[in-house]
Amino acid sequence: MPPIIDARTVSKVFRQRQSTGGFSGALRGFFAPVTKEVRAVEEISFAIEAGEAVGYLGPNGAGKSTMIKMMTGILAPSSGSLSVLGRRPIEERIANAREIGVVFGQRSQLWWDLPLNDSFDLARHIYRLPEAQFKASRAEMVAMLSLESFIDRPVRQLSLGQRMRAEIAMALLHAPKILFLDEPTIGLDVVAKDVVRKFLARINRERATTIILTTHDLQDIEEICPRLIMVDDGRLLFDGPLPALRTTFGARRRLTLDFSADPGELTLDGARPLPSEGLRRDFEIADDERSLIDLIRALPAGAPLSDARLHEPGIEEVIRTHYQGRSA
Ligand SMILES: Nc1ncnc2c1ncn2[C@@H]1O[C@H](COP(=O)(O)OP(=O)(O)OP(=O)(O)O)[C@@H](O)[C@H]1O
Repeated sequence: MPPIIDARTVSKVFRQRQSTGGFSGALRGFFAPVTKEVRAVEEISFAIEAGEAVGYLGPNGAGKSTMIKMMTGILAPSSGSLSVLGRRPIEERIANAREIGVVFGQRSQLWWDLPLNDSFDLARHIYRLPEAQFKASRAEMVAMLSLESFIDRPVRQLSLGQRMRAEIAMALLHAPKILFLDEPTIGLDVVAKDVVRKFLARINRERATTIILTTHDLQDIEEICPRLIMVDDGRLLFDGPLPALRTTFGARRRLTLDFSADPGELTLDGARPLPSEGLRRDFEIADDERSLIDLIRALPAGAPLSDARLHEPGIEEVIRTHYQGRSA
């Protein structure tokens, strides 16, 4: 089976108008605008198989939304080839829209002044869903996302968490094969985030809906997406399973040893000493295979050890270290 999404050296270049300042500058700019090229997406390639859940991650301005907009047929790539469900999204926008669902955290698809149920009815007409199919799909969404208590309320009265659940339901009523979500948990409290994450993981598992989501929140990825695509400055940095990220970026484990008395100068084979204070000594461990016991055994005999911990860097730490290194 060909991939459900196939991106090959896709780039997107925007021309941004530059302000030259002052009235005369504005006048000059009006007749002869000065523009600057912004390379929002640079030669990105990846293939996503049906049923995958993929997190698309990167700092602000990395080109995440631009890539989503190209896959959903809102923007055309400047170069490269992009295929979604076997079509070029921008050229077959309507056919593409029938088979994808889109949730943009910042932009609602719901009618603000109407009861939520009326927006759902509208989706039925837009997608020309047969009545029975629509009713079954709506009932499933209402049950799975607990929408019952507010389905008759105008959307403007809903809390952010309720509205996000409603947005996701709206995007799934026509049972799309792919669901794109741009920052689906932004601004939600811990409980609402948990509801959204559990639901997305469930529809990916049970309906085999392919999920592509952009996020700044690594927990979204940890709970929903076994695969992570990381971009920075328009370029692809990493594409693979989450645990491989640590190895790829060469993140090291850290050993912390506490002593009951000053152990003096300590050297440990295969471990680099880190700045330490008091009776504590920290080391960076180069070898991923060495266990805590192995490391303790390598200590000089009689060292007054009182506690020892091996710290695995979390994904968040790995990424933070990488970005800090880049901007240093
Ligand atoms: N319509 C546009 N015209 C000109 N430049 C744009 C346009 N849309 C995006 N850009 C620029 O392209 C770059 C990538 O933007 P994009 O919105 O894709 O990033 P992002 O990773 O989604 O960022 P964020 O996390 O802040 O939403 C930025 O430098 C942005 O200013």
